[in-house]
Amino acid sequence: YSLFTNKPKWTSNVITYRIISYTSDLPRIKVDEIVAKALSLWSKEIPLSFRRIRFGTADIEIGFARGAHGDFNPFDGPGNILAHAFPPGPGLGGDVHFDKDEYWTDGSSLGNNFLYAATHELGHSLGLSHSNNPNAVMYPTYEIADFQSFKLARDDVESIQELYGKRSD
Ligand SMILES: CC(C)C[C@H](CS(C)(=N)=N)C(=O)N[C@H]1Cc2cn(c3ccccc23)CCCCCCNC1=O
Ligand SMILES: [Ca+2]
Ligand SMILES: [Zn+2]
Ligand SMILES: [Zn+2]
Repeated sequence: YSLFTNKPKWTSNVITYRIISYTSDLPRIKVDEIVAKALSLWSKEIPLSFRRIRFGTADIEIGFARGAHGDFNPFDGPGNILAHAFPPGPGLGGDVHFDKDEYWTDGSSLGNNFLYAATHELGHSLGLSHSNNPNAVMYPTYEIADFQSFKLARDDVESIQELYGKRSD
Protein backbone atom coordinates (compact mmCIF):
# COMPACT_ATOMS: atom_id res chain seq x y z
CA TYR A 1 0.00 0.00 0.00
CA SER A 2 1.09 3.63 -0.09
CA LEU A 3 0.16 6.80 1.74
CA PHE A 4 0.13 10.39 0.49
CA THR A 5 3.55 12.03 0.75
CA ASN A 6 3.12 14.31 3.74
CA LYS A 7 0.69 11.76 5.26
CA PRO A 8 -2.26 14.12 5.78
CA LYS A 9 -4.68 12.65 8.30
CA TRP A 10 -7.61 13.77 10.36
CA THR A 11 -6.52 14.95 13.79
CA SER A 12 -9.87 14.90 15.59
CA ASN A 13 -11.34 11.47 16.32
CA VAL A 14 -14.89 12.42 15.38
CA ILE A 15 -15.25 13.32 11.72
CA THR A 16 -18.45 14.83 10.35
CA TYR A 17 -19.85 13.98 6.94
CA ARG A 18 -22.72 15.32 4.87
CA ILE A 19 -24.30 13.94 1.73
CA ILE A 20 -24.93 17.01 -0.42
CA SER A 21 -26.37 15.50 -3.60
CA TYR A 22 -27.67 12.17 -4.83
CA THR A 23 -27.98 9.99 -7.92
CA SER A 24 -31.17 9.00 -9.72
CA ASP A 25 -29.81 5.43 -9.96
CA LEU A 26 -30.50 4.60 -6.31
CA PRO A 27 -33.04 5.65 -3.67
CA ARG A 28 -31.67 8.33 -1.32
CA ILE A 29 -32.09 6.06 1.67
CA LYS A 30 -29.96 3.46 -0.10
CA VAL A 31 -27.19 5.97 -0.77
CA ASP A 32 -27.33 7.02 2.90
CA GLU A 33 -27.09 3.40 4.03
CA ILE A 34 -24.23 2.52 1.68
CA VAL A 35 -22.20 5.59 2.68
CA ALA A 36 -22.68 4.70 6.35
CA LYS A 37 -21.66 1.10 5.62
CA ALA A 38 -18.52 2.19 3.74
CA LEU A 39 -17.55 4.46 6.64
CA SER A 40 -18.11 1.67 9.14
CA LEU A 41 -15.83 -0.68 7.18
CA TRP A 42 -12.99 1.78 7.84
CA SER A 43 -13.97 3.05 11.30
CA LYS A 44 -14.18 -0.44 12.79
CA GLU A 45 -10.42 -0.75 12.23
CA ILE A 46 -9.32 2.62 13.69
CA PRO A 47 -10.08 4.83 16.71
CA LEU A 48 -12.12 7.26 14.59
CA SER A 49 -15.87 7.77 14.45
CA PHE A 50 -18.12 9.48 11.96
CA ARG A 51 -21.09 11.70 12.59
CA ARG A 52 -23.59 12.58 9.88
CA ILE A 53 -24.81 16.19 9.68
CA ARG A 54 -27.56 17.36 7.35
CA PHE A 55 -26.75 21.07 7.28
CA GLY A 56 -23.69 23.26 7.59
CA THR A 57 -20.11 22.41 6.70
CA ALA A 58 -18.89 18.88 7.28
CA ASP A 59 -15.34 17.58 7.17
CA ILE A 60 -16.28 15.10 4.43
CA GLU A 61 -18.84 16.40 1.93
CA ILE A 62 -20.15 13.76 -0.45
CA GLY A 63 -21.94 14.42 -3.74
CA PHE A 64 -22.62 13.45 -7.33
CA ALA A 65 -21.65 15.66 -10.27
CA ARG A 66 -21.05 15.38 -13.98
CA GLY A 67 -18.41 17.04 -16.17
CA ALA A 68 -16.90 20.25 -14.81
CA HIS A 69 -18.19 20.81 -11.30
CA GLY A 70 -16.17 23.49 -9.59
CA ASP A 71 -12.91 21.76 -8.77
CA PHE A 72 -9.98 21.17 -11.11
CA ASN A 73 -11.01 17.60 -11.88
CA PRO A 74 -13.93 17.65 -14.32
CA PHE A 75 -15.58 14.29 -14.79
CA ASP A 76 -15.41 12.52 -18.11
CA GLY A 77 -18.83 11.09 -18.92
CA PRO A 78 -19.76 7.42 -18.60
CA GLY A 79 -16.86 5.06 -17.79
CA ASN A 80 -13.19 5.92 -17.33
CA ILE A 81 -12.92 7.83 -14.04
CA LEU A 82 -15.81 6.86 -11.77
CA ALA A 83 -15.19 9.18 -8.83
CA HIS A 84 -12.51 11.11 -6.96
CA ALA A 85 -11.80 12.23 -3.41
CA PHE A 86 -9.48 14.69 -1.69
CA PRO A 87 -7.06 13.79 1.12
CA PRO A 88 -7.78 15.07 4.65
CA GLY A 89 -7.72 18.84 5.07
CA PRO A 90 -9.92 21.94 5.24
CA GLY A 91 -12.44 22.91 2.57
CA LEU A 92 -12.34 20.43 -0.31
CA GLY A 93 -10.13 18.20 1.85
CA GLY A 94 -11.83 14.88 2.48
CA ASP A 95 -14.63 15.59 0.02
CA VAL A 96 -15.87 12.83 -2.27
CA HIS A 97 -17.40 13.33 -5.72
CA PHE A 98 -19.03 10.57 -7.72
CA ASP A 99 -19.43 10.84 -11.48
CA LYS A 100 -23.14 11.28 -12.05
CA ASP A 101 -22.73 9.87 -15.56
CA GLU A 102 -22.01 6.41 -14.17
CA TYR A 103 -24.70 3.84 -13.51
CA TRP A 104 -24.54 3.26 -9.74
CA THR A 105 -25.95 0.02 -8.35
CA ASP A 106 -26.27 -1.58 -4.93
CA GLY A 107 -24.91 -4.92 -6.03
CA SER A 108 -28.26 -6.22 -7.18
CA SER A 109 -27.40 -5.67 -10.83
CA LEU A 110 -24.49 -4.84 -13.14
CA GLY A 111 -23.14 -1.33 -13.30
CA ASN A 112 -20.78 0.21 -10.77
CA ASN A 113 -21.13 -1.09 -7.26
CA PHE A 114 -21.66 2.03 -5.15
CA LEU A 115 -20.46 0.44 -1.90
CA TYR A 116 -17.16 -0.55 -3.48
CA ALA A 117 -16.58 2.89 -4.98
CA ALA A 118 -17.64 4.66 -1.77
CA THR A 119 -15.25 2.53 0.28
CA HIS A 120 -12.40 3.29 -2.13
CA GLU A 121 -13.12 7.01 -2.18
CA LEU A 122 -13.51 7.26 1.59
CA GLY A 123 -10.14 5.54 1.84
CA HIS A 124 -8.72 8.52 -0.03
CA SER A 125 -10.72 10.89 2.23
CA LEU A 126 -9.00 9.31 5.21
CA GLY A 127 -5.54 9.75 3.71
CA LEU A 128 -4.89 6.51 1.80
CA SER A 129 -3.53 6.46 -1.71
CA HIS A 130 -3.34 3.44 -3.98
CA SER A 131 -2.24 -0.10 -3.27
CA ASN A 132 -0.65 -2.38 -5.88
CA ASN A 133 -2.42 -5.37 -4.38
CA PRO A 134 -5.23 -6.29 -6.82
CA ASN A 135 -7.33 -7.59 -3.92
CA ALA A 136 -7.13 -4.29 -2.04
CA VAL A 137 -10.03 -1.85 -2.16
CA MET A 138 -7.38 0.83 -2.67
CA TYR A 139 -6.24 -0.75 -5.93
CA PRO A 140 -6.40 1.98 -8.63
CA THR A 141 -8.89 0.27 -10.87
CA TYR A 142 -12.42 -0.83 -10.15
CA GLU A 143 -12.33 -4.62 -10.21
CA ILE A 144 -14.76 -6.08 -7.75
CA ALA A 145 -14.93 -9.86 -7.68
CA ASP A 146 -17.96 -10.53 -5.53
CA PHE A 147 -20.61 -7.85 -4.99
CA GLN A 148 -22.25 -9.41 -1.98
CA SER A 149 -19.44 -10.06 0.44
CA PHE A 150 -16.62 -7.73 -0.49
CA LYS A 151 -14.57 -6.54 2.47
CA LEU A 152 -11.37 -4.67 3.21
CA ALA A 153 -8.23 -6.60 2.30
CA ARG A 154 -5.47 -7.01 4.88
CA ASP A 155 -3.46 -4.47 2.86
CA ASP A 156 -6.23 -1.91 3.35
CA VAL A 157 -6.48 -2.61 7.09
CA GLU A 158 -2.71 -2.38 7.51
CA SER A 159 -2.53 0.94 5.69
CA ILE A 160 -5.37 2.60 7.60
CA GLN A 161 -3.98 1.35 10.92
CA GLU A 162 -0.52 2.57 9.99
CA LEU A 163 -2.05 6.01 9.72
CA TYR A 164 -4.49 6.04 12.67
CA GLY A 165 -3.47 3.13 14.89
CA LYS A 166 -5.65 0.16 15.84
CA ARG A 167 -9.07 0.48 17.40
CA SER A 168 -8.60 -0.59 21.03
CA ASP A 169 -12.12 -1.54 22.15
C1 LIG B 1 -11.39 2.52 -8.19
C2 LIG B 1 -12.55 3.45 -8.61
C3 LIG B 1 -13.74 3.25 -7.73
C4 LIG B 1 -12.08 4.91 -8.54
C5 LIG B 1 -10.97 5.26 -9.52
C6 LIG B 1 -10.69 6.76 -9.54
S1 LIG B 1 -9.78 7.42 -8.20
C7 LIG B 1 -9.23 8.96 -8.71
N1 LIG B 1 -10.63 7.58 -7.04
N2 LIG B 1 -8.66 6.57 -7.87
C8 LIG B 1 -11.35 4.94 -10.96
O1 LIG B 1 -12.34 5.43 -11.45
N3 LIG B 1 -10.48 4.16 -11.66
C9 LIG B 1 -10.67 3.89 -13.06
C10 LIG B 1 -9.32 3.67 -13.71
C11 LIG B 1 -9.46 3.41 -15.17
C12 LIG B 1 -9.63 2.18 -15.75
N4 LIG B 1 -9.71 2.34 -17.09
C13 LIG B 1 -9.64 3.68 -17.41
C14 LIG B 1 -9.74 4.35 -18.63
C15 LIG B 1 -9.63 5.74 -18.64
C16 LIG B 1 -9.48 6.46 -17.44
C17 LIG B 1 -9.39 5.79 -16.19
C18 LIG B 1 -9.48 4.38 -16.20
C19 LIG B 1 -9.91 1.24 -18.00
C20 LIG B 1 -11.39 1.08 -18.42
C21 LIG B 1 -12.35 0.79 -17.27
C22 LIG B 1 -13.05 2.06 -16.86
C23 LIG B 1 -14.09 1.87 -15.75
C24 LIG B 1 -13.46 1.67 -14.39
N5 LIG B 1 -12.61 2.79 -14.05
C25 LIG B 1 -11.55 2.68 -13.25
O2 LIG B 1 -11.27 1.62 -12.71
CA1 LIG C 1 -16.73 8.79 -15.71
ZN1 LIG D 1 -14.78 16.87 -7.99
ZN1 LIG E 1 -8.32 5.84 -6.07
